[in-house]
Amino acid sequence: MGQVPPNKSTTPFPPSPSPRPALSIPHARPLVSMVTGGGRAESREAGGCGSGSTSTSTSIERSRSGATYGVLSHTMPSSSPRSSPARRAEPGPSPSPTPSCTAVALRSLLAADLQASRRLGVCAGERSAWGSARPLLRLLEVSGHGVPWLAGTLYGLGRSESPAGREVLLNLLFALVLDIVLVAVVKGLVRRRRPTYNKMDMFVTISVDKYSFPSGHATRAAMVCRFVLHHLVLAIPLRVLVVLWAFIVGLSRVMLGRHNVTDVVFGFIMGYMQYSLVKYFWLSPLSAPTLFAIWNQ
Ligand SMILES: CC(C)=CCC/C(C)=C/COP(=O)(O)O
Repeated sequence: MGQVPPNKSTTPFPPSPSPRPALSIPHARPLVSMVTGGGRAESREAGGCGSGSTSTSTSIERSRSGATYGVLSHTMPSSSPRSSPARRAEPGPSPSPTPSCTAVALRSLLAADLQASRRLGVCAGERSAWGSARPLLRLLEVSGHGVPWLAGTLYGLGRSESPAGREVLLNLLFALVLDIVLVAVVKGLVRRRRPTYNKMDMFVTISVDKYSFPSGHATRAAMVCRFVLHHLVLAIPLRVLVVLWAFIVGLSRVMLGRHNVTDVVFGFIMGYMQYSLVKYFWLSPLSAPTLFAIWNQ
């Protein structure tokens, strides 16, 4: 669908760039190959996971240029070292443990994620299939960005004359700051690179924003959506609009090529849970009297 350059970042959550070549295993015969380069996930496999006479080990391959990531699995010959005295005498690495079904399922999920994300990245560049819609999606990007939300909340706080309004806005401010901190921590820990076809032309970023997991726009959209639905009395059509906005902000992250689908899905879940945290630690004149005293001065 999208006319975007091939997705080179095919390893799920590729580690920080390292010039390490692929792991090589003596006597290994490639049997399983799950290469997700160019957004394609191919899997040719005999046997399953966690059982069988073959022993499958996996290596994460990355070219020196950082251009290609791939997950390669190699299958050791089925003859065990016991059946071959010559081999028994050979010193060498012991067979790697068979990956669990969970690992295989996770790897397949991530391969599907990369493939779907690249297909959905129809606005990743001006010359992409839906490149003309890019400016509109970039407007959506601004609508879910931290800066306008922080600025708007601070402005509202300054103007608000009702104690109830100030309480809600103060908690929204707390929620927005909490979101930025939590997303930065998770991004810094996971360090998943953004898709290589992403153009880094984003509106105001901080250093961890070179990483993509989770999508900060998705966490913010989900959290703000829950916040607004709980604290504003809105007519049904407006409530639907708020939910739609959150969903479209998330979807637009993938369409712009900024994120993979899993970044956004996890972002939605994380943002949803963040609101629960905000609700739990709700700031009120009773729970945080000093804060309110300062603010009301
Ligand atoms: C500079 C401030 C206040 C917030 C950063 C907002 C931002 C750029 C988040 C990244 O979002 P994605 O992870 O969805 O790309």
